[in-house]
Amino acid sequence: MSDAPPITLLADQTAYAEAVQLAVDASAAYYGDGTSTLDDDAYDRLVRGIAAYERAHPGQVLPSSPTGKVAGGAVAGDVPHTVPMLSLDNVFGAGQLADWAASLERRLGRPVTAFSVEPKLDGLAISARYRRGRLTQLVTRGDGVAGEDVSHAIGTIVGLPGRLAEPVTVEMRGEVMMTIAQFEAACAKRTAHDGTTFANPRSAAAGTLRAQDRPYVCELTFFGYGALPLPGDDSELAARLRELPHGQVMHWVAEQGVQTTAGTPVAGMVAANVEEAQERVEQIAAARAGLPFGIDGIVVKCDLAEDQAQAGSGSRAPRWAIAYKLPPTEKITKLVAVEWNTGRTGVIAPRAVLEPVELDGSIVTYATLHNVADITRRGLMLGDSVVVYKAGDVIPRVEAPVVHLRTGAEQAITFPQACPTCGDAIDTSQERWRCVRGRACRVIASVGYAVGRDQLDIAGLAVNRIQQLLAAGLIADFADLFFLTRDQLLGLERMGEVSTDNLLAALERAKSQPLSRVFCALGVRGTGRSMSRRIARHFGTMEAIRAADAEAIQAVEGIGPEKAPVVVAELAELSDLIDKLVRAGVTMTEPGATRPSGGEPGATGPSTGEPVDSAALPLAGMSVVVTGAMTGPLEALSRTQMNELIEHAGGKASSSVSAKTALLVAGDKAGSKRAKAESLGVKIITPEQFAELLAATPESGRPAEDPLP
Ligand SMILES: NC(=O)c1ccc[n+]([C@@H]2O[C@H](COP(=O)([O-])OP(=O)(O)OC[C@H]3O[C@@H](n4cnc5c(N)ncnc54)[C@H](O)[C@@H]3O)[C@@H](O)[C@H]2O)c1
Ligand SMILES: [Zn+2]
Repeated sequence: MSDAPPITLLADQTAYAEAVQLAVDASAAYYGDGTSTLDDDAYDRLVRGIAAYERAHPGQVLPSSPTGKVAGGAVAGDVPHTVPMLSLDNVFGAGQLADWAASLERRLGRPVTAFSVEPKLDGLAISARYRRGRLTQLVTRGDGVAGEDVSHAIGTIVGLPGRLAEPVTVEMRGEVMMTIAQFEAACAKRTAHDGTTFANPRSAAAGTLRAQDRPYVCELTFFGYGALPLPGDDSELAARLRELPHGQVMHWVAEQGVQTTAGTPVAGMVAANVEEAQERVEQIAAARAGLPFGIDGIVVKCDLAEDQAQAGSGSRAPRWAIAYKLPPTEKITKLVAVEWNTGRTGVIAPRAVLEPVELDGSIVTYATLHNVADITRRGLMLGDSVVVYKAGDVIPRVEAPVVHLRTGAEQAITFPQACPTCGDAIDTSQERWRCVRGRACRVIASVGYAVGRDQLDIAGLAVNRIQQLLAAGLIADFADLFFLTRDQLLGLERMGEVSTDNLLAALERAKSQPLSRVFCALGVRGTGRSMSRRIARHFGTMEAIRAADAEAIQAVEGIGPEKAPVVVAELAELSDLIDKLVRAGVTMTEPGATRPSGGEPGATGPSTGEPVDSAALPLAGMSVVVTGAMTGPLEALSRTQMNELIEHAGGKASSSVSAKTALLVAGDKAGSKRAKAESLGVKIITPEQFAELLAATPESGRPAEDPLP
């Protein structure tokens, strides 16, 4: 079934025995002080692997196996529960939920007319015993039959009042957890105390609930999801609690002053059938990333007391409820490095480079670290195992180091001494460090990039000259360069007539650079030289590029579903700049570009020259590599310009020789590439022969730096 979750494959009995031991140890730590070595996804894969092995080898099942047991059989307790506190069985998709409901209805012999649908809160189950309205005892789930007394935590749990509204004797059941805010506060307290942090809210809650001798107190949160009378209680209230549908019991719980999910965006509700339940499941899943606390699924329960009673329970889980699991949003991985970048406003932000992990449908390699204070607060070190969080469209973030996985080889993270973009000083007076140049910092870098050799190729604009133009208020971005007047330039220090005229001539020449270079100059993230050429050739005009939506952009080779929306968004941000370039008369077409085969709207083809039939081009479909120094008519061309020539002539420029290479242009001092081409039998020609071959290319085959007619 497509809903099937991934499992860890166990090859033999030794692997099976090791897996069982690992799962038992991890579980004991998970329910104990929260210091498991595995993230939940790794644990769940492992246990599914164990279960699969046991199904295939029923004779080899170890008694210590976690399968079929509450808490994997790894925890015990000495306070008996009045009614067992069980686990929940899982489903992983709409199909499995429907199957579960169908088999439940078969068992009951009637349709289920009310399902209660609630978030599956990601914390620890607890039983809170109230006697005549006073909270007297807190007990963990333990092995389901008996738990551990954690009454010392009374008074530290928001949502679990010391006194109920009425003097009733009742057991409230629910989840103890930390909200994100409580987790942050707890980490700050622990850091101040011993310089370490908690790995995530769940393990912080587990550790905190059981901790008795900590010199600092961390606040917890409780959400109720059930209420039980004592066995043998024959009061009117007890009778009511036994008969009321679950949804109404929860109203009563809230009336007593105990927190329920009712006040949250993922409040429990009652669905009339499984389709409605599935709808609510999807709503809760969609709300997950924005919640102030963690959920790891949705619990669907029979709402009616008689349905629950008749369905009954197995030894590990009730048959009247199911956990609809959501994909994991957290994984443990390694912090490999920290990179520093100056943003558009001059803020210098650290970014974590991670050992890649798959999370919520994508591979995560980078995660945000916010700022220096955040790194210090979390006590992060290079080489740390870290918990990484990502859900939905949220930017992945490093939650915290997994302190108990440290090996001693971790190293301190070094903070930059100077702005990584411009090298100037850093203003560290606030939590967010900034380049002292502020917004101007990025402008210097982006103007410097735009005028570079492979973009607009404007000679005579070194960094200090750009700084001078910015300081004089003559430019705010690189498009402004094209509006500079001779007088303005002559007014600058160290700017004579000759340099002024050279710069103006270089600017004039730059206006005729092809679209691919103009586009590249924009510095859109993820579009370097060759990607810019591909985009320009695909769309032909800037107008067509700007009209393209993410889907249309994705039609360009090498642009995937992640990058496409980024390109669209950045182009929208650059809208004013592009308009200014158009007004300046900068070229907005790609010579020789062919109309996209689909002829999508907005792609009107190049406006200079006729659309070229690409099959008729001299290098049509050929992979061409250039090596050595160019001579003859091509002598002055850079590699980028050579690559542009190749692509204008219908070929594909490549940097390495392989069996797919159709042609090697070998200039002076061609070395290993030539030898490789010879050994592979690839055709080799001189730069002069290549120039002749290209002469057959219509109009567009000229080097890009030719002045406009
Ligand atoms: N990382 C590790 O090493 C490790 C070890 C053991 C278990 N785990 C994780 O724990 C999971 C199994 O844990 P479990 O047995 O505690 O939970 P479960 O998934 O079997 O679900 C039962 C629990 O859900 C909770 N719950 C939350 N909201 C609820 C609601 N609205 N109604 C009823 N119950 C609700 C209760 O605590 C209840 O005990 C595993 O799938 C795994 O992800 C991780
Ligand atoms: Zn700077």
